[in-house]
Amino acid sequence: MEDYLEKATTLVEAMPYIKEFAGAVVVIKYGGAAMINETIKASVMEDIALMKLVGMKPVIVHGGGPEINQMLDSIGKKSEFRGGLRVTDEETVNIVEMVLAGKVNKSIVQLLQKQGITAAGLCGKDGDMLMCEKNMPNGEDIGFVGKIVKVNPDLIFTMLDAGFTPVIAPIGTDDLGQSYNINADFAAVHIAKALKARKLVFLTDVSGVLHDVKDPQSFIPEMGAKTAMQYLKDGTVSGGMIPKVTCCLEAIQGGVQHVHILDGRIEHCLLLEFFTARGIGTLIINDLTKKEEAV
Ligand SMILES: Nc1ncnc2c1ncn2[C@@H]1O[C@H](COP(=O)(O)OP(=O)(O)O)[C@@H](O)[C@H]1O
Ligand SMILES: CC(=O)N[C@@H](CCC(=O)OP(=O)(O)O)C(=O)O
Repeated sequence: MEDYLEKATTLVEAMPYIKEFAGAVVVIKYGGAAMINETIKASVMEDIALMKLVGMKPVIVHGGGPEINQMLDSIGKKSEFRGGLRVTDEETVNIVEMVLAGKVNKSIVQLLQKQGITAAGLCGKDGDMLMCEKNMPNGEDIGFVGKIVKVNPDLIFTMLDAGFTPVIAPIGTDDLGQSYNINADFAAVHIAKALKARKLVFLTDVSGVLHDVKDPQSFIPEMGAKTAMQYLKDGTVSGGMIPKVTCCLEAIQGGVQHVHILDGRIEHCLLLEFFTARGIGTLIINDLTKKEEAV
Protein backbone atom coordinates (compact mmCIF):
# COMPACT_ATOMS: atom_id res chain seq x y z
CA MET A 1 0.00 0.00 0.00
CA GLU A 2 2.75 2.45 0.97
CA ASP A 3 4.44 1.77 -2.36
CA TYR A 4 1.28 2.84 -4.22
CA LEU A 5 1.03 5.97 -2.11
CA GLU A 6 4.62 6.86 -2.88
CA LYS A 7 3.94 6.52 -6.60
CA ALA A 8 0.83 8.68 -6.34
CA THR A 9 2.74 11.29 -4.33
CA THR A 10 5.40 11.45 -7.05
CA LEU A 11 2.74 12.05 -9.69
CA VAL A 12 1.08 14.76 -7.59
CA GLU A 13 4.48 16.37 -7.04
CA ALA A 14 4.86 16.60 -10.83
CA MET A 15 1.58 18.48 -11.36
CA PRO A 16 2.75 22.08 -10.78
CA TYR A 17 5.73 21.53 -13.08
CA ILE A 18 3.53 20.04 -15.81
CA LYS A 19 1.31 23.13 -15.54
CA GLU A 20 4.26 25.54 -15.44
CA PHE A 21 5.91 24.10 -18.54
CA ALA A 22 2.83 23.32 -20.67
CA GLY A 23 3.48 24.82 -24.11
CA ALA A 24 7.01 25.93 -23.14
CA VAL A 25 9.96 25.49 -25.46
CA VAL A 26 12.80 23.74 -23.63
CA VAL A 27 16.22 23.09 -25.12
CA ILE A 28 18.10 19.94 -24.17
CA LYS A 29 21.77 19.79 -25.03
CA TYR A 30 22.68 16.12 -25.19
CA GLY A 31 26.46 15.80 -24.88
CA GLY A 32 28.39 12.92 -26.37
CA ALA A 33 29.92 12.21 -22.96
CA ALA A 34 26.44 11.31 -21.65
CA MET A 35 25.64 8.90 -24.50
CA ILE A 36 27.26 5.99 -22.73
CA ASN A 37 25.05 3.07 -23.72
CA GLU A 38 21.77 2.15 -25.37
CA THR A 39 19.87 1.79 -22.06
CA ILE A 40 20.77 5.30 -20.93
CA LYS A 41 20.07 6.78 -24.36
CA ALA A 42 16.66 5.06 -24.42
CA SER A 43 15.89 6.42 -20.94
CA VAL A 44 16.67 10.00 -22.09
CA MET A 45 14.42 9.51 -25.13
CA GLU A 46 11.63 8.14 -22.96
CA ASP A 47 11.81 11.27 -20.79
CA ILE A 48 11.73 13.53 -23.85
CA ALA A 49 8.70 11.63 -25.17
CA LEU A 50 6.92 12.11 -21.85
CA MET A 51 7.77 15.81 -21.80
CA LYS A 52 6.22 16.13 -25.22
CA LEU A 53 3.13 14.16 -24.24
CA VAL A 54 2.45 16.55 -21.34
CA GLY A 55 2.52 19.53 -23.70
CA MET A 56 6.11 20.75 -23.58
CA LYS A 57 8.04 21.54 -26.76
CA PRO A 58 11.47 19.92 -26.42
CA VAL A 59 14.23 20.82 -28.88
CA ILE A 60 17.32 18.60 -28.86
CA VAL A 61 20.77 19.95 -29.70
CA HIS A 62 23.34 17.18 -29.59
CA GLY A 63 27.10 16.76 -29.50
CA GLY A 64 29.10 13.64 -30.17
CA GLY A 65 32.70 14.52 -29.32
CA PRO A 66 33.69 10.94 -28.38
CA GLU A 67 32.21 9.58 -31.67
CA ILE A 68 34.25 12.15 -33.63
CA ASN A 69 37.40 11.20 -31.69
CA GLN A 70 36.80 7.53 -32.53
CA MET A 71 36.36 8.23 -36.23
CA LEU A 72 39.48 10.42 -36.31
CA ASP A 73 41.41 7.72 -34.41
CA SER A 74 40.36 5.14 -36.97
CA ILE A 75 42.06 7.13 -39.75
CA GLY A 76 45.11 7.79 -37.55
CA LYS A 77 44.33 11.44 -36.85
CA LYS A 78 44.96 12.89 -33.40
CA SER A 79 42.32 15.07 -31.77
CA GLU A 80 43.58 18.42 -30.53
CA PHE A 81 41.60 20.89 -28.40
CA ARG A 82 42.24 24.54 -27.42
CA GLY A 83 40.07 25.90 -24.61
CA GLY A 84 37.63 22.99 -25.08
CA LEU A 85 37.32 23.55 -28.86
CA ARG A 86 38.51 21.06 -31.45
CA VAL A 87 41.19 22.26 -33.86
CA THR A 88 39.40 21.58 -37.16
CA ASP A 89 41.20 21.37 -40.50
CA GLU A 90 39.36 20.71 -43.78
CA GLU A 91 39.48 16.92 -43.46
CA THR A 92 38.30 17.13 -39.86
CA VAL A 93 35.32 19.39 -40.62
CA ASN A 94 34.15 16.88 -43.24
CA ILE A 95 34.41 14.04 -40.72
CA VAL A 96 32.67 16.08 -38.01
CA GLU A 97 29.76 16.83 -40.37
CA MET A 98 29.50 13.19 -41.39
CA VAL A 99 29.53 11.93 -37.80
CA LEU A 100 27.29 14.57 -36.21
CA ALA A 101 24.77 15.42 -38.95
CA GLY A 102 24.77 11.81 -40.16
CA LYS A 103 25.34 8.99 -37.69
CA VAL A 104 24.67 10.63 -34.32
CA ASN A 105 21.75 12.79 -35.49
CA LYS A 106 19.92 9.98 -37.22
CA SER A 107 20.40 7.57 -34.34
CA ILE A 108 18.79 10.05 -31.91
CA VAL A 109 15.88 10.63 -34.32
CA GLN A 110 15.41 6.88 -34.58
CA LEU A 111 15.47 6.39 -30.81
CA LEU A 112 12.88 9.14 -30.30
CA GLN A 113 10.61 7.64 -32.93
CA LYS A 114 10.87 4.31 -31.17
CA GLN A 115 9.19 6.05 -28.24
CA GLY A 116 6.27 6.91 -30.50
CA ILE A 117 6.96 10.59 -31.12
CA THR A 118 7.70 12.18 -34.47
CA ALA A 119 11.18 13.63 -34.69
CA ALA A 120 13.21 15.11 -37.53
CA GLY A 121 16.95 15.63 -37.80
CA LEU A 122 18.48 18.92 -38.90
CA CYS A 123 21.79 20.68 -38.73
CA GLY A 124 22.56 24.39 -38.54
CA LYS A 125 22.96 24.50 -42.34
CA ASP A 126 19.26 23.76 -42.84
CA GLY A 127 17.20 26.92 -43.30
CA ASP A 128 20.36 28.99 -42.67
CA MET A 129 19.72 28.24 -38.99
CA LEU A 130 23.28 28.76 -37.68
CA MET A 131 25.25 31.32 -39.70
CA CYS A 132 28.90 31.47 -38.72
CA GLU A 133 32.19 33.16 -39.17
CA LYS A 134 35.56 31.65 -38.31
CA ASN A 135 36.01 31.43 -34.55
CA MET A 136 39.40 32.89 -33.64
CA PRO A 137 39.70 32.63 -29.83
CA ASN A 138 42.30 35.19 -28.69
CA GLY A 139 43.11 35.80 -32.36
CA GLU A 140 44.26 32.20 -32.84
CA ASP A 141 43.28 30.33 -36.03
CA ILE A 142 41.94 26.89 -35.04
CA GLY A 143 40.49 26.10 -38.45
CA PHE A 144 36.87 25.66 -39.46
CA VAL A 145 35.42 26.21 -36.01
CA GLY A 146 32.29 28.31 -36.23
CA LYS A 147 31.44 31.38 -34.21
CA ILE A 148 27.68 31.88 -34.53
CA VAL A 149 26.85 35.36 -35.82
CA LYS A 150 23.17 34.88 -36.69
CA VAL A 151 20.44 32.37 -35.84
CA ASN A 152 17.35 31.86 -37.94
CA PRO A 153 14.88 29.88 -35.82
CA ASP A 154 12.02 29.83 -38.42
CA LEU A 155 12.56 26.21 -39.41
CA ILE A 156 12.54 25.07 -35.77
CA PHE A 157 9.27 26.91 -35.09
CA THR A 158 7.73 25.43 -38.25
CA MET A 159 8.64 21.95 -37.10
CA LEU A 160 7.37 22.51 -33.56
CA ASP A 161 4.08 23.87 -34.94
CA ALA A 162 3.76 20.76 -37.10
CA GLY A 163 4.29 18.53 -34.06
CA PHE A 164 7.84 17.39 -34.80
CA THR A 165 10.60 17.26 -32.23
CA PRO A 166 13.65 18.88 -33.84
CA VAL A 167 17.01 17.16 -33.33
CA ILE A 168 19.83 19.52 -34.29
CA ALA A 169 23.48 18.77 -35.08
CA PRO A 170 25.91 21.66 -34.39
CA ILE A 171 27.17 22.27 -37.92
CA GLY A 172 26.94 25.82 -39.23
CA THR A 173 27.52 27.58 -42.51
CA ASP A 174 28.30 30.97 -44.06
CA ASP A 175 27.23 32.85 -47.20
CA LEU A 176 29.69 30.79 -49.26
CA GLY A 177 28.29 27.47 -48.02
CA GLN A 178 31.41 26.54 -46.02
CA SER A 179 30.68 24.07 -43.20
CA TYR A 180 31.76 24.96 -39.67
CA ASN A 181 32.23 22.75 -36.63
CA ILE A 182 30.44 24.40 -33.71
CA ASN A 183 30.81 23.29 -30.12
CA ALA A 184 27.37 21.87 -29.31
CA ASP A 185 27.11 23.89 -26.07
CA PHE A 186 27.36 27.13 -28.07
CA ALA A 187 24.85 25.90 -30.65
CA ALA A 188 22.43 25.02 -27.82
CA VAL A 189 22.64 28.40 -26.10
CA HIS A 190 22.23 30.39 -29.32
CA ILE A 191 19.23 28.28 -30.28
CA ALA A 192 17.72 28.60 -26.78
CA LYS A 193 18.03 32.39 -26.92
CA ALA A 194 16.58 32.63 -30.44
CA LEU A 195 13.62 30.45 -29.42
CA LYS A 196 13.20 32.37 -26.14
CA ALA A 197 13.29 28.96 -24.46
CA ARG A 198 12.03 28.71 -20.89
CA LYS A 199 14.68 26.24 -19.86
CA LEU A 200 18.05 25.00 -21.11
CA VAL A 201 19.63 21.84 -19.73
CA PHE A 202 23.05 20.43 -20.49
CA LEU A 203 23.28 16.64 -20.16
CA THR A 204 26.87 15.62 -19.54
CA ASP A 205 28.95 13.00 -17.69
CA VAL A 206 29.35 14.66 -14.29
CA SER A 207 26.74 15.39 -11.62
CA GLY A 208 27.12 19.12 -12.34
CA VAL A 209 29.85 21.68 -11.69
CA LEU A 210 32.41 20.47 -9.13
CA HIS A 211 34.61 22.58 -6.84
CA ASP A 212 37.30 20.04 -7.55
CA VAL A 213 37.00 18.05 -10.76
CA LYS A 214 38.76 15.07 -9.10
CA ASP A 215 36.25 14.92 -6.24
CA PRO A 216 32.69 13.92 -7.22
CA GLN A 217 31.58 14.83 -3.65
CA SER A 218 32.41 18.49 -4.32
CA PHE A 219 29.26 18.94 -6.41
CA ILE A 220 27.70 22.44 -6.42
CA PRO A 221 23.85 22.36 -6.49
CA GLU A 222 23.44 26.08 -7.13
CA MET A 223 26.02 28.44 -8.59
CA GLY A 224 25.76 32.21 -9.06
CA ALA A 225 27.08 33.87 -12.21
CA LYS A 226 29.78 35.64 -10.16
CA THR A 227 31.19 32.32 -8.94
CA ALA A 228 30.95 30.90 -12.48
CA MET A 229 33.04 33.81 -13.81
CA GLN A 230 35.56 33.32 -11.03
CA TYR A 231 35.82 29.57 -11.77
CA LEU A 232 36.42 30.25 -15.45
CA LYS A 233 39.21 32.69 -14.52
CA ASP A 234 40.96 30.58 -11.87
CA GLY A 235 40.79 27.28 -13.77
CA THR A 236 38.36 25.50 -11.40
CA VAL A 237 36.45 24.64 -14.57
CA SER A 238 38.55 23.28 -17.39
CA GLY A 239 38.33 21.31 -20.65
CA GLY A 240 34.78 20.63 -21.86
CA MET A 241 33.30 22.44 -18.84
CA ILE A 242 34.68 25.79 -20.10
CA PRO A 243 32.26 26.13 -23.04
CA LYS A 244 29.41 24.75 -20.90
CA VAL A 245 29.79 27.28 -18.06
CA THR A 246 30.42 30.11 -20.55
CA CYS A 247 27.17 29.12 -22.29
CA CYS A 248 25.24 29.03 -19.00
CA LEU A 249 26.33 32.61 -18.34
CA GLU A 250 25.28 33.65 -21.82
CA ALA A 251 21.91 31.92 -21.43
CA ILE A 252 20.93 33.53 -18.13
CA GLN A 253 22.00 36.95 -19.38
CA GLY A 254 20.12 36.25 -22.62
CA GLY A 255 16.81 35.75 -20.83
CA VAL A 256 16.62 31.95 -20.43
CA GLN A 257 15.00 31.59 -17.00
CA HIS A 258 16.22 28.14 -15.97
CA VAL A 259 19.70 26.87 -16.84
CA HIS A 260 21.02 23.55 -15.51
CA ILE A 261 23.99 21.23 -15.97
CA LEU A 262 23.23 17.63 -15.02
CA ASP A 263 24.38 14.06 -15.30
CA GLY A 264 22.81 12.55 -18.41
CA ARG A 265 24.02 9.09 -17.37
CA ILE A 266 21.46 8.91 -14.57
CA GLU A 267 18.37 7.04 -15.71
CA HIS A 268 15.41 9.43 -16.12
CA CYS A 269 17.58 12.45 -15.30
CA LEU A 270 15.25 14.75 -17.23
CA LEU A 271 12.13 13.65 -15.36
CA LEU A 272 13.96 14.13 -12.06
CA GLU A 273 15.07 17.60 -13.10
CA PHE A 274 11.81 18.82 -14.64
CA PHE A 275 9.16 17.19 -12.48
CA THR A 276 10.49 16.98 -8.93
CA ALA A 277 10.88 19.71 -6.33
CA ARG A 278 14.51 18.94 -5.60
CA GLY A 279 15.70 18.56 -9.17
CA ILE A 280 19.21 17.33 -9.89
CA GLY A 281 22.40 18.90 -11.23
CA THR A 282 23.80 22.42 -10.91
CA LEU A 283 21.37 25.31 -11.29
CA ILE A 284 23.04 28.47 -12.59
CA ILE A 285 21.49 31.65 -11.23
CA ASN A 286 21.90 35.26 -12.24
CA ASP A 287 23.29 37.18 -9.26
CA LEU A 288 24.82 39.96 -11.39
CA THR A 289 23.68 43.56 -11.09
CA LYS A 290 22.70 45.30 -14.36
CA LYS A 291 26.03 47.19 -14.23
CA GLU A 292 28.05 43.96 -13.87
CA GLU A 293 26.08 42.33 -16.72
CA ALA A 294 27.03 45.17 -19.05
CA VAL A 295 30.77 44.58 -18.51
N1 LIG B 1 34.91 22.02 -12.34
C1 LIG B 1 34.43 21.04 -13.11
N2 LIG B 1 33.28 20.44 -12.78
C2 LIG B 1 32.78 19.42 -13.53
N3 LIG B 1 33.38 18.96 -14.66
C3 LIG B 1 34.53 19.53 -15.06
C4 LIG B 1 35.10 20.61 -14.30
N4 LIG B 1 36.23 21.00 -14.95
C5 LIG B 1 36.38 20.19 -16.01
N5 LIG B 1 35.37 19.31 -16.11
C6 LIG B 1 35.24 18.29 -17.15
O1 LIG B 1 34.24 18.62 -18.09
C7 LIG B 1 33.74 17.40 -18.64
C8 LIG B 1 32.42 17.63 -19.37
O2 LIG B 1 32.65 18.24 -20.62
P1 LIG B 1 32.63 17.36 -21.99
O3 LIG B 1 33.49 16.16 -21.81
O4 LIG B 1 32.94 18.28 -23.11
O5 LIG B 1 31.13 16.88 -22.02
P2 LIG B 1 29.97 16.95 -23.11
O6 LIG B 1 30.26 15.90 -24.13
O7 LIG B 1 28.75 16.66 -22.31
O8 LIG B 1 29.95 18.36 -23.70
C9 LIG B 1 33.66 16.51 -17.41
O9 LIG B 1 33.69 15.15 -17.74
C10 LIG B 1 34.89 16.93 -16.60
O10 LIG B 1 35.98 16.09 -16.83
C1 LIG C 1 34.40 23.09 -32.09
C2 LIG C 1 34.14 21.84 -31.33
O1 LIG C 1 34.84 21.55 -30.37
N1 LIG C 1 33.11 21.08 -31.74
C3 LIG C 1 32.75 19.85 -31.13
C4 LIG C 1 31.39 19.43 -31.65
C5 LIG C 1 30.81 18.25 -30.93
C6 LIG C 1 30.49 18.54 -29.49
O2 LIG C 1 30.44 19.67 -29.01
O3 LIG C 1 30.25 17.39 -28.79
P1 LIG C 1 30.10 17.24 -27.20
O4 LIG C 1 28.91 18.03 -26.80
O5 LIG C 1 29.91 15.78 -27.04
O6 LIG C 1 31.37 17.74 -26.54
C7 LIG C 1 33.79 18.74 -31.44
O7 LIG C 1 34.36 18.76 -32.52
O8 LIG C 1 33.98 17.85 -30.59
